[in-house]
Amino acid sequence: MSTPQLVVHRDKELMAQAAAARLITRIVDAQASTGTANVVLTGGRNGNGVLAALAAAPARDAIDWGRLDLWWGDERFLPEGDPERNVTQAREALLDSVPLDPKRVHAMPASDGPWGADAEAAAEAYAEELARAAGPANHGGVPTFDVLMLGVGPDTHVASLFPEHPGVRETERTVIGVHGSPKPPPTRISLTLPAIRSAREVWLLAAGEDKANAVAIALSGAGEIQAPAAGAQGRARTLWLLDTAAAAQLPRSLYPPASA
Ligand SMILES: O=C1O[C@H](COP(=O)(O)O)[C@@H](O)[C@H](O)[C@H]1O
Repeated sequence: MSTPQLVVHRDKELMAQAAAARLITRIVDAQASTGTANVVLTGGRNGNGVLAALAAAPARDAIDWGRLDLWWGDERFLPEGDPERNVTQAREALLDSVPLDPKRVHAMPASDGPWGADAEAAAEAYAEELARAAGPANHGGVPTFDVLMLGVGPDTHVASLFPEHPGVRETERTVIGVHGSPKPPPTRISLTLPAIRSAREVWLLAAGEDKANAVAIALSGAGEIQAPAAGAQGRARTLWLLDTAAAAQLPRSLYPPASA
């Protein structure tokens, strides 16, 4: 696993724009070398901010949108089209304005889909979809995620893996149903830490003072059960993309040299 690297931007708008620029480059590079790119999206304010910044970036046209596979790190298990679903918010922020191949937009199931309110069956179906996309070189049952983005919650949760909750202890499955989530809605679907850690690059997004404590805890040696963000690492790179407010409680020893 890779050692976390930190980049601190002036404010959340600049952080979103810089992350969007970085994402464009990463997708274009992956498409140039393998013909396609696999990106895992996150919900939440910062994830949606990056998508909105990407929608507004002229360089977005450098991406071959028809050769991009989009996956989700987690989903709020609600009916299709619910405004609280992560995919609904992503469509509004970006997806409806770019020429994606609908077959490559791998939304997590809704609670009124083929599995009804059975979040476990829905999670299993998503795990199967991931496994079908995995190649022979992918040992973890998921395709190679070029970039997997995660918003960091004020309690250090990532995806729908909450501190001390059963999901954060999962070691076998790639996707799980989450019940009794401390953040509404109570039922969710989430990638697990092993699936997250199979990604080539994991980017953790945190902006705003309400994230400062979570960022400091996760980067100061906390365990992943108490602070799930601490367990989110990419195979090649783990990048924390912050604004100054979210970085405010970091010990000076962790603050990136350029920002000290
Ligand atoms: O509910 C969720 O929250 C987290 C963090 O969201 P934020 O608004 O506090 O940034 C998000 O990463 C996750 O995908 C989402 O389902």
